[in-house]
Amino acid sequence: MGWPSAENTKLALVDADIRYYPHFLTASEADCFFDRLLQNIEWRHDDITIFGKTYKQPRLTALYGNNGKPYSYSNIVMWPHSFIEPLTTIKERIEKVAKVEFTTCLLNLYRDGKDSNGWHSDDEKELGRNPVIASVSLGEERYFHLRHKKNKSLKSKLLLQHGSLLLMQGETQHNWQHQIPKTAKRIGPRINLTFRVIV
Ligand SMILES: O=C(O)CCC(=O)C(=O)O
Ligand SMILES: [Fe+2]
Repeated sequence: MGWPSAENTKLALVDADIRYYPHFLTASEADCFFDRLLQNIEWRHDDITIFGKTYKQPRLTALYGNNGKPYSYSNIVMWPHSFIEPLTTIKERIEKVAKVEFTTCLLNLYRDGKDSNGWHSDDEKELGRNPVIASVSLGEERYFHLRHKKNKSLKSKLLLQHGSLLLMQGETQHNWQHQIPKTAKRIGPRINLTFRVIV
């Protein structure tokens, strides 16, 4: 079963500070959190409008927070629910390694390989300059792609494991975009939690 571990690697990328903690949660903790979140989170399926055309978002989402502040992106305004367990427990675990007090958690549920998250940076103005974003992965492993905004030849990808933590900070969002691409593989659901500070 193993122990949770704060062992991490810093990705060798210019203009970024990204650390990957593959065993942030044990497999049994991650299994338990996955089941509870799948059941108890108020998942929603929003429409997004891009260039005047409306689509269903290719995943389910939810927003939880402790300061009542909304989060806006792709023409959506999300208002937070108050934190519930196990989000509070996971938040406290992450705050010990990130050394940041988070206000908000945006959750994504990728139901299968057809669900995805397109190229973007987490650079909304309510996140402030050089935001710290702590991203926990539960369930099916998915690839996380990165590309440099100016130098298009710079790119990277990593497989986000069940129970892992990816910490993005410093100038990362300013210089890089990320995505979770679709996959043709027949796979199960994945839950992603991104803890943020909304000012
Ligand atoms: O699912 C992931 O790992 C990434 C989610 C993400 O980039 C976001 O919600 O901003
Ligand atoms: Fe993101």
